[in-house]
Amino acid sequence: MTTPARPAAFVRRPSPRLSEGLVTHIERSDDVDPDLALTQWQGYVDALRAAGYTTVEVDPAPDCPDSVFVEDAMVVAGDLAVVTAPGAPSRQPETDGARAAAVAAGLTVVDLTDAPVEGTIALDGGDVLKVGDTAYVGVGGRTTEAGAQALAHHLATVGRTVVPVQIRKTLHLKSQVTALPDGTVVGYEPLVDDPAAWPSFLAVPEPEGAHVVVLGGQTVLMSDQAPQSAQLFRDRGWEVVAVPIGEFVKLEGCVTCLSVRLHDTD
Ligand SMILES: CN(C)C(=N)NCCC[C@H](N)C(=O)O
Repeated sequence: MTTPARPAAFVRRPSPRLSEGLVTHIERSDDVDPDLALTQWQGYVDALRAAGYTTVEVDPAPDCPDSVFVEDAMVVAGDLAVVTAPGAPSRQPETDGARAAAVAAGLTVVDLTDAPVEGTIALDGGDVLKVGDTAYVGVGGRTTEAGAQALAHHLATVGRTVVPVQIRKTLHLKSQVTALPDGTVVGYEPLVDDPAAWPSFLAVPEPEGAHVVVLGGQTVLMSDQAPQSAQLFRDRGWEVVAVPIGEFVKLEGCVTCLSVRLHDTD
C-alpha cells in the first residue's frame, strides 16, 4: 500500500468509447473527438501536477464510456473514501476500479450501500459539494434521498454533516454550483435551481464559470470556455489556471468531474 503525498488527486484515463457517454440535460454532440479528449485530459492532469498535486491513476475502464468522470465513483473526506452507488446503470461498473484505487492509496474504504437506510440508495459524487464540515448533496437527478441519508451515515464518522438540496435544472449539484473555501457558492444563475438558498452566492456570467476546483492557496482551476468569469475571479484576487476541456463538456462534464481531490484538510 502506497499512500500518495498530499495534495493528491485520483484521475482516470478516458475510455475510447467516450463519445457514447450519457447526456441528459444537453443535446448530444456528434463530434466528440477521442484523440483531442485524451490531449485535454493530459493537459488537465498536467495542470494538477504543476499545482503540486500527486496524481494517482485509477485503472482505466475502457468499456465504461463515462469512466473519465471519476469524481462520480467515490467521495473522499479526510482519510475516508465512500465508494458510491452511481444512479445510472451504465456507470455502476466504474466503482470496482475506484474502490481498488482507494484501498491501494491507504484510505479507509466503505461502500455507500453499507448503511442502515431504507429505500434505493443511489448517489453520484458530482452531487456532493463539500464546504467546510458540511456536504451539500443534490437530490433529484442521479442521487436519491436514501443515497443522501446513506452518505450522511458514513460522513458522520468523520464529523461531517449532510444537507440535502433538491436539484432539477442540471445533471448534478456541481453542474450548477461549486464553492470557494470561504463558503462563497459560485453559479451561473439561469442554471441554478435556487440562488437564494445559498447564504453567499456569487453569480458568474458564463455556464462554465460555475465550475471551479480550488487548487490550494489562491488558485482555481477552471475551463478555458469562461473568460469573463475567469476575469471576475482574478479581480477578486484569485489566480486562474484555465484548461481546455471542451470534449468533456460535450458530455456534460466539467473540471470537478475529472478528478477526486485529497487534501490534508478535506
Ligand atoms: C459535476 N459533474 C458534472 C460530474 N461529476 N459528472 C459528469 C458526468 C457526465 C456523464 N456524461 C454522465 O452523464 O454521467
